[in-house]
Amino acid sequence: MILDGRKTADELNLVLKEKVSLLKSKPRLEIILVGNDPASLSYVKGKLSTTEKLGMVTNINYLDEHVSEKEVYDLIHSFNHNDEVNGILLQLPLPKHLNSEMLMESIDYRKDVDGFHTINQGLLFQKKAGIRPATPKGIMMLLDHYGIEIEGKHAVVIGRSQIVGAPISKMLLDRNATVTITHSKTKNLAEITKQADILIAAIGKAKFVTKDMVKQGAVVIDVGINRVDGKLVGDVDFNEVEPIASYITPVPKGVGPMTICALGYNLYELYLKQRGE
Ligand SMILES: Nc1nc(=O)c2c([nH]1)NC[C@@H]1CN(c3ccc(C(=O)N[C@@H](CCC(=O)O)C(=O)O)cc3)C=[N+]21
Repeated sequence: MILDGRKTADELNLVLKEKVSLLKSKPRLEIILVGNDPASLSYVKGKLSTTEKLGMVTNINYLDEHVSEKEVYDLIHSFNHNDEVNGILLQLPLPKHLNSEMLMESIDYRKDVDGFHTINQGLLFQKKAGIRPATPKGIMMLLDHYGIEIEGKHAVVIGRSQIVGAPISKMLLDRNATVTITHSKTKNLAEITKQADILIAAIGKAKFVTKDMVKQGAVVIDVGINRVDGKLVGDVDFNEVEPIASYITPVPKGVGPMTICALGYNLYELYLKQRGE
């Protein structure tokens, strides 16, 4: 069965829209986009149209690819101190001359819609309330929407990035899954992934997961967004794996729309916290 991220996001967005309509003002997100990478542009435009439909405001700050670090820093600083700004998103990746770690850390964690700030990652690590990274949060919302059981299941995560692999592992663990994290140095990868009841593919390599790596009846979540000959391809060989999976996310219309949906929920949460609601 296909886990339809687009349809689920639409439904959850409707719920969010209702909540947003009850607020005194519109939550506002500032996106900082450096350079003109076409993939980043298209993603940011998706975000823009979604938030507008939800009754929230998104401003995109287009910066030249040669912008100085200080200019980006100063812009973030001004948003940190502007009470009308509820969320700040610094679109990654940044050009090499900019220190993305330093710039991400300069975002006030109370406006960190991505949940990438050290404080938010620490709150996740300590199982305390905080903003969760959008992609893992979107995946959890998708699993829950379809009523997929997590407790006691063996979840295998391929990839250990700070953005997806590490936080999704912790979030699954906190829901009482038994979690195995695998990565580029893992030996006998297929032997491990074949044990997964829930398999999360977050490698960044097109069609990396083939059917010999998947157990019959597994739930397969494909986090990959790879562009091959102008087409979007996931980290999972969908045609091969779909027949043996009990549930599987497609690319596009799987995890991508859920990420954007989770960002909307994060912005709403930030707004409430900032207003002391
Ligand atoms: N600070 C930051 N936060 C991010 O959340 C972030 C980022 N930087 N940098 C880039 C990645 C990528 N990302 C996507 C989200 C949704 C889709 C999405 O909705 N994709 C559609 C297809 C869109 C298309 O056709 O291009 C889908 O999968 O159906 C894609 C990519 C968020 N990112």
